[in-house]
Formats: sequence, structure tokens, C-alpha cells
Amino acid sequence: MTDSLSIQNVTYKRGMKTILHDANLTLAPGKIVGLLGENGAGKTTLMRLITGSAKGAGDIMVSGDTAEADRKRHVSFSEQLRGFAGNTKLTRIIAFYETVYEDFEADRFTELATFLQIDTSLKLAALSKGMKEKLVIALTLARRTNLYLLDEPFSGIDSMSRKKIINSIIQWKPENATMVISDHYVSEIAPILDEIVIVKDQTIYAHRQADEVREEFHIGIEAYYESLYERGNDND
Ligand SMILES: Nc1ncnc2c1ncn2[C@@H]1O[C@H](COP(=O)(O)OP(=O)(O)OP(=O)(O)O)[C@@H](O)[C@H]1O
Repeated sequence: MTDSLSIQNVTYKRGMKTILHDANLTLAPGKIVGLLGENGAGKTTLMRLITGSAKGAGDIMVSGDTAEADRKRHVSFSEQLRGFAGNTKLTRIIAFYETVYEDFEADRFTELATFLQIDTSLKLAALSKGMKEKLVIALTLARRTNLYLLDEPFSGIDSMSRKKIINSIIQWKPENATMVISDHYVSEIAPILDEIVIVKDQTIYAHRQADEVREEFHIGIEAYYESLYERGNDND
């Protein structure tokens, strides 16, 4: 089966500063992948490179396609709701998604909105930070596509809701789709992860099967992740 994602020798600079250098990563279909790294490591940048909203050197392929338009079509990325004014009704945002994305399924969105208790009669400005994040999750997962990129989707969401969403996220993921979740709450997402990818030292520093880490290190994924920082720059 075609890889969901292939990143080869990707380098990205902003001015004189190298953000990512010679990054390589291949993800198979059907996985839930934790994208971990410190603040400023380059996780968001990597997601932007995948969708084509940031442009670097190297090769990126999503579900076998390299062209930016095709990559965008295959990827549902949890872009913030930056483009929408506060007085925009949620119903208008939902209608916009339906128009722009052929694979946006309104029924699926309604199910997600019910599950996440989103009041779709409101305007955007009436939502709390956590509710906005829930809306972003619902909009992102309501598309039926090959690759989902969720950039710190739970940071403003209360811990009860966070656990509920994490435990049920697999049910919203199409079987052969791969979902990449960046998060700082490593211990909370660890149980659902198939693989972990660590961004460190301006590159993809480690890519491991979650089970392999659990068996080999006899420690949790969070402890493994923390140990990489304690060991400094020794790669494994
Ligand atoms: N618009 C920008 N202009 C200049 N530098 C930028 C810009 N966006 C990101 N950077 C730099 O790129 C690096 C990677 O940032 P990025 O947002 O990808 O990190 P991150 O791993 O997602 O961090 P966090 O966990 O804090 O969200 C940082 O050093 C950041 O300062």
C-alpha cells in the first residue's frame, strides 16, 4: 500500500535561521502518530511543509502525490480559525468547509459536534478557547481523507474532555488514514499511539514504533521522550 507520507531530505530556513535540516520520515497508512518535541522544535513547521503552506527544499509525497494541490487534497490540517471574523456564525463556517472541501461530510460533522457538545447556533466569538479547539477538531475530522494533522489539538481543553476525545479519536479516523498529533501532554496521548516521531536538533531525531519503545525500554513513552533530552545530542 502507498505510504501516507514520505519526507525526503527536507530542509527549511527562515532568513539565516535553519528551522529543519535534512528531515526524513515515512509513515505507513492507518497509524496514529505522536509528533513530539520542545517548544520551537519545528512541529508546526513540519505540518506546514507537508500541506505546502511552507515551502522548503527536498521531496514531500502524500499518498503518492507530490504536487501541492494534490497534497492539500489528501491532508486535513487543523488550521486555526484565523480567517474568520468573531461575528461569523458557526453555521457559516460549516457551510464554508462544505463548499471548499469535497470530502467534508456534514453528517459526520454533526455527529462530532454532538459528541463534543458544540453549540452550532453560536457565533465564533461566543466560544471559549477550549470550545474553539473542539470546533477545530470537529472540522478537521469531518473531512474523510488520507492524512490528518492535528497540531496541539487539546491544549485549551479541560482534562475530562481531553481524555474523552483521546479515547474516542480512533473511531473518527478512517481505517487506512494516518493521523499525526502533536502534543505536549505526552502521557495522555501515549496509550493510543502506534508510532512516535521526535523533532529535535532541527531534524526528525527519532521515529519509533510505540510498542517497541514500551517493550525495549520498559518505560513509558513519556519517560523515553524525556530520556532523549537528558542524554543530550546522542542519537540512537
Ligand atoms: N513566522 C515565523 N518567522 C520566524 N520564525 C518562525 C516563524 N514561525 C516559526 N518560526 C521559528 O521556527 C521554529 C519552529 O517553530 P514551530 O512553530 O514549528 O515549533 P513547534 O515545535 O511547533 O513549537 P511549539 O511546541 O511551541 O508549538 C522556532 O524557532 C520559531 O521561532
